[in-house]
Order: sequence, then C-alpha cells, then structure tokens
Amino acid sequence: MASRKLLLLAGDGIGPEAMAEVRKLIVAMNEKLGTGFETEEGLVGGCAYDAHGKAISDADMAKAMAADAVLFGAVGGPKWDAVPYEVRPEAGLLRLRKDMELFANLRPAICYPALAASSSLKPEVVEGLDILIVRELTGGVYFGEPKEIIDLGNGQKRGIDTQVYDTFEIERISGVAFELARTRQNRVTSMEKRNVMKSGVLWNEVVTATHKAKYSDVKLDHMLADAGGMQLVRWPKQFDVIVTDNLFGDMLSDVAAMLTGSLGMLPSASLGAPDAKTGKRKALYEPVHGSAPDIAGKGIANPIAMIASFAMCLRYSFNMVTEADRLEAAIASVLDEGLRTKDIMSEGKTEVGTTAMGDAIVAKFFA
Ligand SMILES: NC(=O)c1ccc[n+]([C@@H]2O[C@H](COP(=O)([O-])OP(=O)(O)OC[C@H]3O[C@@H](n4cnc5c(N)ncnc54)[C@H](O)[C@@H]3O)[C@@H](O)[C@H]2O)c1
Ligand SMILES: CC(C)[C@H](C(=O)O)[C@@H](O)C(=O)O
Ligand SMILES: [Mg+2]
Repeated sequence: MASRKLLLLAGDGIGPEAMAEVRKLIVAMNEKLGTGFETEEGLVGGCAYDAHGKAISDADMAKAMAADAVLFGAVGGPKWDAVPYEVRPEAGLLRLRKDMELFANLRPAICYPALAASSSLKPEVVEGLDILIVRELTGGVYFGEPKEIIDLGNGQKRGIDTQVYDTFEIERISGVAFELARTRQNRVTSMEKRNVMKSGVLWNEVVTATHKAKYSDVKLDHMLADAGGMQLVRWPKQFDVIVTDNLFGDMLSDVAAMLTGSLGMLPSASLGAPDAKTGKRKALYEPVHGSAPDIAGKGIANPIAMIASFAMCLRYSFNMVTEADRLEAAIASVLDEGLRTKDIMSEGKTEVGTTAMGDAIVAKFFA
C-alpha cells in the first residue's frame, strides 16, 4: 500500500475538539478497513507558542514537510492577543502555507438540503448551492514586502502592507480553477479590483490570457470583488467556480460559509503543485473556521467542517474517492435524520454536542 502518513495539528480553542472526531474516524478506518494511516501529532498556534515560544517549531515544520498530508484544526485566541506579531498563533498557519508552497486553497460551499433553513438567507436562495472558491494562498497582501509599521517621527506612524502578484502565480491558480471547473459546471468567475489596484489589472489580464491559451472551452466571467460579495449574497447559485486572490478569498469564503448555515460547515484543502517525478502534491486540510474562543471547551463545536476537510484529504491526497463520497454521504444523512450542533440548530431538530455528532457520522460511515 502507498504511504499514508498524516500529521495532525489540532491547534487551539475548538481545534482539538474537532480534531478528536477525525482522529476517532481514522482509528476506526484503520481497524475496520485496514487503511494503514500512520498518524503523528504536533503543535501549532498558541499551544506551540506556550511550549516553545514559536507558532510552529522547526521540528513540527519538518514533520509537515515529510507527511503525505497535514490535518489542521484551528489557531488563535484572546490568550495570545499580546504576543509579538511575528510569533502570534496565526503565523504558524501562514508559515505552513508558505513553506509547503500550498498556493491553491479550495473552499467548497455546499448547502446540504437539510440545512437550507439554517442559512441567514431565504431557503430558495441557498437550496442546492454548490460553489467552489479557489483562493490564491501564498501571495498577495498576506506575504508582500514591505510589511511593517514605521515611525514617521512627527507623532504619526504608518502601517504598510504590500499587495504583490507575479504572472506565474496568477497563471497557476487560474489553471487550477479552470481544471476544476471542467469537472463541475465548466464556469469560472474571476474576482479582483482592477478599478483601483494594479495587481487587479494584472490578475484580470493573466486570467484572460490563460483562459484563451488553454481553457477556452470553459466559460469565463470577470467581476469586481466587491460586487462579487454582493452577488454571493443576492443569488449565490449563479456561481460555479470563483477564483480570487488571498485576501478577497479569505473574506468571500467567510461570506460563502454563512450561506451554508454556519462557519462550522465549511472545509478546505490547501494544495501545492504536483511533484514533477512522483505526481504527489503537498497538502493541508483545514476547516475555514477559527478557534471559536466563545464556544471553546464547551463541547458544542460543530465538527463537520473538520470531518469534511478529512473527506477532501481522502479525495485529493489519497485518491480514496469511494471513502470520501461515503463520508460526505454520512454527513448528509446524519443531518437528514435531524441531528444538529447548536450553530445549525432549528426547531424540531435534535441538538447534540461535538462528540455525539462525530459518533453519529462515524457510525453512519460504517453502516
Ligand atoms: N484557520 C484558522 O486557524 C483560523 C481561521 C479563522 C480565524 N482564526 C483565528 O481564530 C480566532 C477567533 O476568530 P473569529 O472569532 O473571528 O472566527 P471563528 O471562526 O473562530 O468564529 C466566528 C464565529 O463562528 C462560530 N464558529 C466557528 N466555528 C464554529 C464551529 N465549528 N462550530 C460552531 N460555531 C463555530 C464561533 O463560535 C464564532 O461565533 C482568532 O484568533 C483568529 O485569528 C483562525
Ligand atoms: C487565521 C488566518 C491567518 C486565516 C487567513 O486569514 O487566511 C483564516 O482567516 C483563514 O481563512 O484561513
Ligand atoms: Mg478566514
């Protein structure tokens, strides 16, 4: 059997609570299906800072580089509000993305039929929603230099972040979006702000050229990112694949999350380029949500985004398509039967905690 080495980085807040449900599933899959997953654990975020003063240690970084896939929970929280910017919990996640060159972040927003009433939008607006946000993850304003606060010496300071994109970065992320669109409804909407940003002008040019050169069979539209946000809320089903930069992708995916009922529902996959020799790509799978300090430790977090991220891992890192389909079907079926964590609770349904939701999904997966 091919190697199946997983590094589990549970992180802070509800990260460990959600990760426990995936760990349970992995143990059961190994026992019952002989899947042979080898798991290692590591620290990232605030817990890593507490242990060794860094948001991720070099040793855990090396484990991530060596793993076939990394499963990531969530990082951050008020406990670390005052730590220096360079070692804040979120820096651990950003280092993983940058050092592993995970440039393609896939954030599907699917509204499970049972949850159409849980969205803040009208059921008919979200029912059957199935869109995919492809977010560029290693460039843009997240990583551009200079990035600093300078003292102007007149009682004023200046905060600087720099948005930078090179042609190759836009080409490769739009290539991912076009390829994925071909497996879906064959439509891509590219979002930028070419009306105010030079990087937006280049983004638009390069996406257009990539489309013309290699993907003219796919339908391509361009939208200004602010209008895109509005359209996502007005009529989200008009979209199939959205491709956008790091910052717009961050914001638009939180918007998309709420269309599905809760941030606790949205999984993601962060992928690198396939290795020229082996075809294998570095990968990290994480829920879109954060450490949710307001509910951490209460046993009420929704583990579905984390479990669905593992389903993406089965699909994209191990080509275990049957198991991925079965896991996604198990989630849908448990929701159909009326089980709900607090964040997606509605009248007449059965409210359960994190562990009971995880147990029900695992049981359904093996049923
Ligand atoms: N990938 C990550 O690790 C990641 C992502 C986003 C935010 N963060 C960090 O998390 C911390 C908190 O950020 P925030 O409050 O803005 O965002 P958040 O995603 O942690 O929480 C936003 C809201 O959604 C709810 N929520 C989120 N996930 C949920 C789940 N699985 N089940 C039920 N409810 C859920 C929370 O209770 C909260 O009310 C910050 O330090 C932030 O930097 C980390
Ligand atoms: C925690 C933070 C660094 C991260 C981001 O901004 O990318 C998060 O919001 C996300 O969406 O993954
Ligand atoms: Mg975000």
